[in-house]
Amino acid sequence: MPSLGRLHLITDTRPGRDPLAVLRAALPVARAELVVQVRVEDDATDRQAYELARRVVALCRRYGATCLVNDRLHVALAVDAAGGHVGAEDLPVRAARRVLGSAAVLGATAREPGSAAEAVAAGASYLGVGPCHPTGTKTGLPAPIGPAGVRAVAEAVDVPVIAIGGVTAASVPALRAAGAYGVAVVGALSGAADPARATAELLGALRC
Ligand SMILES: Cc1ncc(COP(=O)(O)OP(=O)(O)O)c(N)n1
Ligand SMILES: Cc1nc(C(=O)O)sc1CCOP(=O)(O)O
Ligand SMILES: [Mg+2]
Repeated sequence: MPSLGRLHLITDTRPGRDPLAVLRAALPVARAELVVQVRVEDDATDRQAYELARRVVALCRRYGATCLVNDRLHVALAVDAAGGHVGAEDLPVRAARRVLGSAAVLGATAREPGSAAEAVAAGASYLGVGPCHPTGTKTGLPAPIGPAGVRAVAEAVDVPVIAIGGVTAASVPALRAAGAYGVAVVGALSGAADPARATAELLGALRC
């Protein structure tokens, strides 16, 4: 399995957003360092998720980037994505691993060391850990865990930890120092005036 990219761009499909335009800006800058996670709103149809995911897979292939699909693993399989990401309300990690197969990239959300270790034992190949900081992108999240929470998880597992939630280029150094392998962002790229430049800034911070 190729090494996991450190910058994870999660698609923003809220009204008024253009996830493919953001991706077209980020890909030439980040290339194989980019992991794109196709995430759609809960009320999106499978057909909508499939149409977005197949476009993302095609774009990622041109640049050696990796495409994962959030939640909907049948869509991941249908578009030949590299894998998927699951959380507490999705298929259990062990079941997700059965669906995707042993070679797939499988991310799992973990917010503390105990569930993190369980997810790895069940087959997760990386962990999404957060929310690190306050975020307006997703509601219903627990309180931010900060770099200290990331450190607690990173010290408990031997798979890459991807920090998520309110991450900006400015917050990357503290998260990396806490043991994060990489970061996942929505707003830092989707909301950027210049997504290509924002990609370069995030990558610059990740490479330090
Ligand atoms: C990298 C990464 N980390 C965490 C999540 C959150 O997944 P989940 O808890 O299943 O919530 P939804 O994204 O499905 O709303 C993620 N998607 N990616
Ligand atoms: C989808 C998601 N999951 C989170 C978690 O902590 O599980 S935080 C989050 C949203 C991340 O968006 P932004 O980069 O704009 O803060
Ligand atoms: Mg989920």
